[in-house]
Amino acid sequence: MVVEEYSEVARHYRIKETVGSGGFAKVKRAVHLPTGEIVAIKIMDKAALGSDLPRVKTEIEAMKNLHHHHICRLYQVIETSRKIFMILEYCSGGELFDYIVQRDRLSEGESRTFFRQIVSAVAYMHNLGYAHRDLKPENLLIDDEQNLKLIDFGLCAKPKGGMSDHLYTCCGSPAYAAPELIAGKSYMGSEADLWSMGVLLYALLNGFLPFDDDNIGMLYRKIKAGKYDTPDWLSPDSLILLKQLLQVDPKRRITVDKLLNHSWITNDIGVPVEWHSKHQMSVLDEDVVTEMSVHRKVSRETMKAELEKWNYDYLTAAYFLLLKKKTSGRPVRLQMTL
Ligand SMILES: COc1cc(O)cc(Nc2ccc(C(=O)Nc3ccccc3)c(OCCC[NH3+])c2)c1
Repeated sequence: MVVEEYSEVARHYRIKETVGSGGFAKVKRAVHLPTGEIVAIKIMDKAALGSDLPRVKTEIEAMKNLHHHHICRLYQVIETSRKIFMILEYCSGGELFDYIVQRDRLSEGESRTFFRQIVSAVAYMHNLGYAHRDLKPENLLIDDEQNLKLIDFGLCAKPKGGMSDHLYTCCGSPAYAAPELIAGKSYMGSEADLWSMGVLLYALLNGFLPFDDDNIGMLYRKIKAGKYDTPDWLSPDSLILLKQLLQVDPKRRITVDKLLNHSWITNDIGVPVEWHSKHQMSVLDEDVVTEMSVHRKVSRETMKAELEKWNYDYLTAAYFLLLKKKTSGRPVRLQMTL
């Protein structure tokens, strides 16, 4: 539903400083007043979006189906005459990109911990028929429990005919883009994601990119050649995995299902990556329903029926944020009128 300027947002949120701004969006930290929880609000100007508006709608629809502990959660969408607000999970640790830069490079063990979380999120997406298509350290944020959260699904695609359908739009960031994508050929989103994961793993282990050049033409040539330096700190197992991910021929490239129990992935940990979501949406949390129905002075059945519509309105936001309070061990309490 479309409401007037900022009214709906100001009613439930206290907007604070900007934590990021890109193309046609600005992301600000905010407080969800009824629960006191911190959120991130992505603010987009519909006029500035222009022909990109459908991409935002695609992302919002995708986010409503993607519920995973390593994917940043969408809590609420508010549309006014001029703006779209996406109320999102706040990731206090900032970007994985900055985390790597601050440490030069990560140890194999720490790279493995993070990479397993990325594999979990991507396997979940691919098994639901989605491809992200813009995987890079800037789109992986760290939360207050050192967990990675995948963000920015503006380019994610769910081809009509499922994952076998070929995609054409050339998108994402050049340094992470697969050879077939920059060659302008039709490509599989899932295969392109696996290439980007190879670039990501290389960046984790080395602190710099496998293919880099200030000249875009040179960069494209390096990507298509698929040749990269192998510093002497890389273990033989790391080299094997990088080779399987950074395969120029997408048909020879490893798939995410093969990654789940890959020897480098299970090294020192012993168990394969669990990709199923820890969030389950089918059963509503009883404590949260109780707090909300008492607070709203309606029966539990009425509150459950309202919540099960998953309108991504103020009720959905209150539900998710109360649930987050509960899982973080804080009291499941609403502080003010919803
Ligand atoms: C589904 O998740 C999405 C979708 C989307 O389109 C955009 C975002 N963007 C976000 C979400 C959260 C943050 C955030 O919490 N940032 C942050 C917090 C504390 C310190 C530093 C950063 C966000 O940050 C924007 C800058 C990251 N490049 C973007 C999530």
